Amino acid sequence: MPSFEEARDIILANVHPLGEEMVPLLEAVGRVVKRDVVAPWDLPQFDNSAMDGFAVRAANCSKVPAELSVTGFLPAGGDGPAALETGCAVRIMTGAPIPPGCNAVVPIEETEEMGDRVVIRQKVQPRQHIRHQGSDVAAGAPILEAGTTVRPAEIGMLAAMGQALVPVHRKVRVAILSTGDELIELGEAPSPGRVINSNALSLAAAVREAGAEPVLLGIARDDIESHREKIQQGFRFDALITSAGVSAGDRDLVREVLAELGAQEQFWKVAMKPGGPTAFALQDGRPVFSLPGNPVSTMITFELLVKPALLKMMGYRKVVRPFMKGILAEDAHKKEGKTHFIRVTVKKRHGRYVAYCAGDQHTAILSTMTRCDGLAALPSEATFVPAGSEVDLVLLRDVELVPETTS
Ligand SMILES: Nc1nc2c(c(=O)[nH]1)N[C@H]1C(S)=C(S)[C@@H](COP(=O)(O)OP(=O)(O)OC[C@H]3O[C@@H](n4cnc5c(N)ncnc54)[C@H](O)[C@@H]3O)O[C@H]1N2
Ligand code: MOO
Repeated sequence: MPSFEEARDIILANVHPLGEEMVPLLEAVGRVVKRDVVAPWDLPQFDNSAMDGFAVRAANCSKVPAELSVTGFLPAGGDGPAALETGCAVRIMTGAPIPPGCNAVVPIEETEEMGDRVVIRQKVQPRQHIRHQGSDVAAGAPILEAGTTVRPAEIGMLAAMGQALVPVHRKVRVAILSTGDELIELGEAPSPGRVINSNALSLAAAVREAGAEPVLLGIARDDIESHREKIQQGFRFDALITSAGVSAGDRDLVREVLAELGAQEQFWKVAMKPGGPTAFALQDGRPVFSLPGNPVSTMITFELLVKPALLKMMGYRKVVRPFMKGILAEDAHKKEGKTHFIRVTVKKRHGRYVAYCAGDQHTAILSTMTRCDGLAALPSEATFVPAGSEVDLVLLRDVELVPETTS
């Protein structure tokens, strides 16, 4: 039986980045660039003023103060300006093209206007306050490298370069299949013995949060035919996640049907808790994750085992977030042989994260899951982890939201 880390390694070794799709600029935010993009032109595309002021030829201002006649006005967006005559200046606004013959801009604050003349009271350096063509990016230079995650800054660059479409790794389309005769869908009337198919929705939310696209396949009933039909539907997507029916029960059919349909199982059972009965298979090279049905086990195995795989498939390079370090606030007892991931609330005290048990740790208890801030990993070999021990932590909230305490 693989350890948690070994199971994750097996999964990651068997999934690969998907191909390219071109998406409109705004849809590219958060996605990973598939191939290098080079600048089609210089940026700025033309020499332009960095200040509101006067465009001049520096040599005409060598005498201090210098007095020049103002022969024109150049707003940003103006057409190609006429050349500057010797001894003259042109009133110019920020962003307007520099007229031929000018090599400096004098900010308005450093001048005094007198009718159609301007007095410049300071020395003028050639090139001052001009944003030169190509000084930001030269045509042909890389503006985005393959593997970059697109942020608003990259969107701005692409837009400035006239790029309306961005080559990114395809989103993973993830089929989500629940199994079990007890399940009803949200909206159906609850009755004794029936359980709402909440796993499909928590998984869909987690898939979407990871940046992938969930596709809900509904429920496979506890018979081979229903499993076969739904699982075959699931094979049409980039990845398939099933929940429940993977343990040791008489009606746990998922592995059997997957095998019958030709999926190659890479492992079944992981030395972790929750998540013990998790299975992983490949169907035509596509991953099939069979997660345990207890709702908390489903969510935690998604976070720890499935999410890194989906991120890798979408081109992200760093897909396993390193554990943070925290201090366990209370003693914890466990059986030897499995890494236990316990749900904890987390506070920051004197710069260190302190983890408190968030409540009943049974994997059917949803309220401990909604209350918790993260998971503390208790080592496989341990049977007792005393209060004050340093443990690995996985935060399930933004680290900035962890409250500070002095008590
Ligand atoms: N004899 C054994 N029994 C169990 C073992 C074991 O090793 N030997 N493992 C236990 C552990 S640990 C887990 S986890 C569960 C996982 O079993 P399955 O994956 O086969 O899941 P089910 O038994 O079908 O369901 C478990 C539980 O979860 C509820 N469930 C299932 N699907 C959904 C859903 N879509 N939405 C909400 N809730 C769902 C289901 O009603 C059950 O209560 O097995 C233990 N047993
Ligand atoms: O392995 Mo189960 O997922 O602990 O509840």
